[in-house]
Amino acid sequence: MSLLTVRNLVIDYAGTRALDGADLEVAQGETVGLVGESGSGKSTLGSAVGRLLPRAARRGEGEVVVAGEPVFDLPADRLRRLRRKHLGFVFQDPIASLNPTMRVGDQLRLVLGRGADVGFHLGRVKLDDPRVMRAYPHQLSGGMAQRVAIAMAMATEPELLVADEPTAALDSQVREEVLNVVFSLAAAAGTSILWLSHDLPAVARRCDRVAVMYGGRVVEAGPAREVLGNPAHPYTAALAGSAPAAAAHGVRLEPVPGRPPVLTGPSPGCAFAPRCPFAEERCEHERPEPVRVGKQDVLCHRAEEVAA
Ligand SMILES: Nc1ncnc2c1ncn2[C@@H]1O[C@H](COP(=O)(O)OP(=O)(O)OP(=O)(O)O)[C@@H](O)[C@H]1O
Ligand code: NI
Repeated sequence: MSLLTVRNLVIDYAGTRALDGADLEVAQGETVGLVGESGSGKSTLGSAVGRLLPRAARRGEGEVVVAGEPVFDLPADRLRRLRRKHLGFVFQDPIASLNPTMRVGDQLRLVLGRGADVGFHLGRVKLDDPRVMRAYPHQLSGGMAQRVAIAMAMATEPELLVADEPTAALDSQVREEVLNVVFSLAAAAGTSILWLSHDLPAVARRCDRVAVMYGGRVVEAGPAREVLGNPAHPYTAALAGSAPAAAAHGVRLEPVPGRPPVLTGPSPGCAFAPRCPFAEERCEHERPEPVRVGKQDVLCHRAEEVAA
C-alpha cells in the first residue's frame, strides 16, 4: 500500500499554475527522487504533502493522501497530529529552518521532550562535539546546521521525510556526507524519503524510484535504473543525456534548448511540446494521459517510440 498518494493535484498561486495535475506515489520504506528544472513545481508538491503551502497557494482539483488520511480535508488538530506522527521536512536553507534565538540543544529538547537524550540524537547525525548543543544556529557551518535540522526532522522517526534540496546550499564534499546521514538514518528507521533535487543522475544513484517533473506535472516515474537507463519521456531522455532515437536524427539534446513554461492555467497539450524533438501536432492541443511503458508511468503521446 502507498504511504503517499498524490492524485491529479492542481495548485495555483495568484495567476501562476504551479501544479497542473500532478500524480505521485511513495510506498512504505521507499526512497523517491523528485527531479525537474527550477519552477517545475517540486517545492509546491513537496510542501503540499504536509499542507505547508505558502498563503497565496490555492488548491484546485486533486488530493493528497498520507497514511490513508486526506491531507487537504483534515481539521487542524488532525492535520497537526498527522504531521507530527508521520511526516518530517528538511529544507534547502538549514539556518532559516532553525530558531536563531535558541541554543541547538534547547531546540531539540522542545521537539523531543524534556527528558530526551539530545546527545544521542546529535550523535546519530554525526555531531559528537558537545559544543554543538550549546551553540546558536548562526555559529554552525551550513553542513552542521543541516545535520541539526535532519536530527530534528528524524527524531520522531517519521514514516516519510520530505527533503527539499537539502544540500543545495552546501559544498560538494559536505553534500555527500549530509546525504549519507539522511539515507542511513532513514534506512535504519524504515522512513520513506521524498528527495527534491535538480540532479537526475545523483538521485538515480541513491533512490529506489525517480519521478520527473515538468510544467507542474510528473511526466515520468518509475524505478531509478529504468528511468535513467531507458527513459520513456523525451524530457527525461534529455536530462539523462541519452535519447538514442533523437540522437540518430542528429538532434543535440543536452542541454535542452528553450525555456521551461510558466503556466497561468491548465496546459492545453503537453507543456514540453515547444522544446521537444519528438513533438507533433497533437502534442500542442491534446493533454497526454498516463501510459505504462516498461516499468514507467509516462505522460507522452510518443512514449513507446521514445523508449524503443
Ligand atoms: N509563493 C509563491 N507565490 C507565487 N508563485 C510561486 C510561489 N512559489 C512558487 N511559485 C511559482 O510556482 C511555480 C512552481 O514553483 P516551485 O517553487 O514549486 O518549483 P521548484 O521546482 O521547486 O523550483 P526550484 O527548483 O527553483 O526550487 C513557479 O512558477 C514559481 O514561480
Ligand atoms: Ni523548489
